Amino acid sequence: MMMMMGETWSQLGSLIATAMFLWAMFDKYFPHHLRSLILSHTKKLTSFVYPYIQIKFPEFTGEYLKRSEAYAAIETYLSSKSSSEAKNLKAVVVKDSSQPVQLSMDENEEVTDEFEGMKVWWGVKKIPRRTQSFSFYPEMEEKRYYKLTFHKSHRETLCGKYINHVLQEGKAITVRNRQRKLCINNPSQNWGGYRSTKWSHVTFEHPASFDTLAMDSKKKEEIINDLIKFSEGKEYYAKIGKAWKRGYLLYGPPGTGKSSMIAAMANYLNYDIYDLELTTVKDNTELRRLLIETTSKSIIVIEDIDCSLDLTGQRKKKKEQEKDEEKKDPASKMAKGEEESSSKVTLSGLLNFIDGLWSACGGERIIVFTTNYVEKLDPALIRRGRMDKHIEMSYCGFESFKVLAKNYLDVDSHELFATIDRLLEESDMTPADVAENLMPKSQNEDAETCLKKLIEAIKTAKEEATKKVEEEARLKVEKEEKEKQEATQEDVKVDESLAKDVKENGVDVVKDDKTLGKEVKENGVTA
Ligand SMILES: Nc1ncnc2c1ncn2[C@@H]1O[C@H](COP(=O)(O)OP(=O)(O)OP(=O)(O)O)[C@@H](O)[C@H]1O
Ligand SMILES: [Mg+2]
Repeated sequence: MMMMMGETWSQLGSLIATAMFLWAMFDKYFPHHLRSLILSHTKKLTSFVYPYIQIKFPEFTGEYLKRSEAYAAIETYLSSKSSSEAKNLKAVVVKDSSQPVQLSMDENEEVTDEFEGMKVWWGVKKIPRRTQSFSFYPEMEEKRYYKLTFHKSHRETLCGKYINHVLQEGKAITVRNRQRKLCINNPSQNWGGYRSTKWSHVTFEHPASFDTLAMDSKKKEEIINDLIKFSEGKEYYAKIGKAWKRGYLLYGPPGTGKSSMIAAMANYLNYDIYDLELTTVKDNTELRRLLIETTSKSIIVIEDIDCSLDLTGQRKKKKEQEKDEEKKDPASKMAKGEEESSSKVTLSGLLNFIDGLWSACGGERIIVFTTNYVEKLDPALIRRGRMDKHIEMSYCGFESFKVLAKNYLDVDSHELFATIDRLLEESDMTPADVAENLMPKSQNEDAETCLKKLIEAIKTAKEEATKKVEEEARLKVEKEEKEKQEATQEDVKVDESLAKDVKENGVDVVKDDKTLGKEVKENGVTA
């Protein structure tokens, strides 16, 4: 047995030696052009025997070993196919997804796919680890790749169209399954340290939609179209040379659905929401850094912009006024000290945030401001181009009421609707008020009870409003009369003091003359 092994080894040795000798001769004496001819024929021969093309998609790429986007997309794309075909599956936990576990095929499994009648094979392979050394990141060292195999006659279509299709579809599935986030900025003192983030997030699960939103249907349609145009406008924005973002200004009285509208927009477009609390942002640099950390496909919201900061253009005037006050009363400065150091975000900082160079990072962002007092805002802040679309959320009209009645009571029409229509026209009820009255408060409250309740509420509100207007008018008249009275009293006072002044001044003049005379005299003496 040992003898036979030895013989085989020696035979193999001589065979290798012969092969090397032949290769050396071939390399040295064979003419160059003949050699390339032979090589090309060998290639043809192998491709005839094995007419398939293989493409590898490694998991980690680049200098910093970033997880390849293509790999992740392929994994997602194949997860639906492999779960029905492959026998050995692996469950992968996916972050921020509505499907927390994704099944993907295990190593050495193979699944087939078809594209325009062409068949392809996908397999996943592990790259063997070179070092056996201990590692802090064992999972980082286990590198895998997807291998795509197909017949060479389909090369053109599959290399281009099919791979693109897989990547796009994979990404689309990720987006579809993605759990949306509601983020809020952390105060900057918490930014340092290990694994710090500038934004904290929770899962965004607001049920608002455009169907449940009560507003003018034409206006609603317009907003939806605007959103669709924006979200599909990547090429268009690139063509016109504009950053891919859009600003909305939502204004109207409290309880008219501004916040609900933002939630509906996010739900409609499947975007994340970044709720930016400006009062905790220290300065413009921080603002910029926060913006860079936002991802695309997101809505950046600044609620109650008029209250968040004094951005109303009267900033400077007010500051000067404050300074004057401080001079008079140093104690007030001490009290304001804390408040002043809390935020130094300026109007220009905010404008740069909205439409400066930084806003273009990443693209596909919607910026929404809400305010109750649009007239208080600086025109520079809300000019078109910054806030491209101004949306007024107004008091509840009949059309809005019908949406709410459908949502809350499931009624499309009722004999009381006419009364409500007339009453709503004469009063200022917010959709929030109407909704609150429409909501049944117990099991035995039916639609009619709720509608009657609403009618009563509108009547009360109307009466209160009339009373308020009368009261205000009365107060105004009273104030004016008081002012008039004060003015006349002041006049009398002025007259009296004037008379007194004249009298006193008369004496003064005499006195002055006297002193003058004395001075002259004295001066004369001294001179
Ligand atoms: N247009 C509307 N359609 C449907 N529901 C509405 C509408 N407006 C208000 N509501 C109801 O009233 C509640 C308050 O509305 P929302 O918070 O959106 O008001 P807002 O305009 O943001 O008010 P604020 O200015 O005080 O922030 C919501 O929970 C919603 O149920
Ligand atoms: Mg709100």
